[in-house]
Amino acid sequence: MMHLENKKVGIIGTGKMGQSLLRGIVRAGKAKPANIYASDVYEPALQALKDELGINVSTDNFDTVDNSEIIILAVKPQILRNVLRGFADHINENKLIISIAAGVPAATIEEELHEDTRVVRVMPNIAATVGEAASAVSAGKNASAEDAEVAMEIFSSMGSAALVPEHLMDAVTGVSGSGPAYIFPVIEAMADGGVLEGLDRESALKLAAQTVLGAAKMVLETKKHPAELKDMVTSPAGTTIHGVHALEKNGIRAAFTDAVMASAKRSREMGK
Ligand SMILES: NC(=O)C1=CN([C@@H]2O[C@H](COP(=O)(O)OP(=O)(O)OC[C@H]3O[C@@H](n4cnc5c(N)ncnc54)[C@H](O)[C@@H]3O)[C@@H](O)[C@H]2O)C=CC1
Ligand SMILES: O=C(O)[C@@H]1CCC=N1
Repeated sequence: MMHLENKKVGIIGTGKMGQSLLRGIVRAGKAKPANIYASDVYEPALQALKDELGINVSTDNFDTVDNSEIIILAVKPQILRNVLRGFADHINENKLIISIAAGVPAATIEEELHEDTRVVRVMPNIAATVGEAASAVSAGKNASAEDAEVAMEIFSSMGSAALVPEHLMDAVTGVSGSGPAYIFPVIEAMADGGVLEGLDRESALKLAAQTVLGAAKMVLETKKHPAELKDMVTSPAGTTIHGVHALEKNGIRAAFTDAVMASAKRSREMGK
């Protein structure tokens, strides 16, 4: 697992995810800051990143492309084709492209570059910022097993990563790519309930967030079915079953399943 040592890594687009990935890579020591290149059209953010991480920055994407062996595309899906225009002459078989753009098939990127470009798609999530992303990786038609491993190495350094076939990327986007945004309002709303019942906001938020973290950890570590874990909390005629009943009356399961389906549907639309 040392595929990345001394490799030059570039990131195009240093917005929310680009920055999250840069911090993740530097923090995990996956690449030396001197070997990391980042570019964006927005200069102030670049300078701040250079000061914070000691990486190379530029407003010219070609600096990133020409200097890097691994190039991570972290711009919005809607502008990806435009950004790639003009790249083809700068890409050769020694370069690996990793795209995190939602919905955009590897084939679209190959089309814009060369048919034989090595492309790996990854769907991470914003929790890469704190080293707890859930990422899925799928290899494009020209990517080798080692290319997929490189992506696995990068993304498992900032959370968990799993290989999936590309046709499941929309489903992954629905569950974990978009997922943090389903849970933030849940935490806020639980805290609201606490405030309503008399807790101060700070304590209520802390209790709610730690509760979500703890529940997630129990699912991952005990490997018990979530229903069994729920049953461990619900005493007969106790407090919890009253809370669970209120959630079920409000359609919590359908609400979350619908959210995953709506996001996956949008991901499919964006890929067209
Ligand atoms: N935000 C999230 O939670 C997640 C986002 N993604 C994907 O990551 C990608 C980036 O999303 P965000 O970081 O949220 O967006 P963002 O809008 O925060 O960042 C995009 C960045 O691209 C820059 N940019 C625009 N035109 C450019 C150009 N021609 N050359 C270089 N940089 C340019 C913008 O200035 C901006 O800093 C998207 O494709 C999205 O689908 C994937 C997983 C999670
Ligand atoms: O909302 C979006 O399109 C991106 C992709 C996954 C999370 N954010």
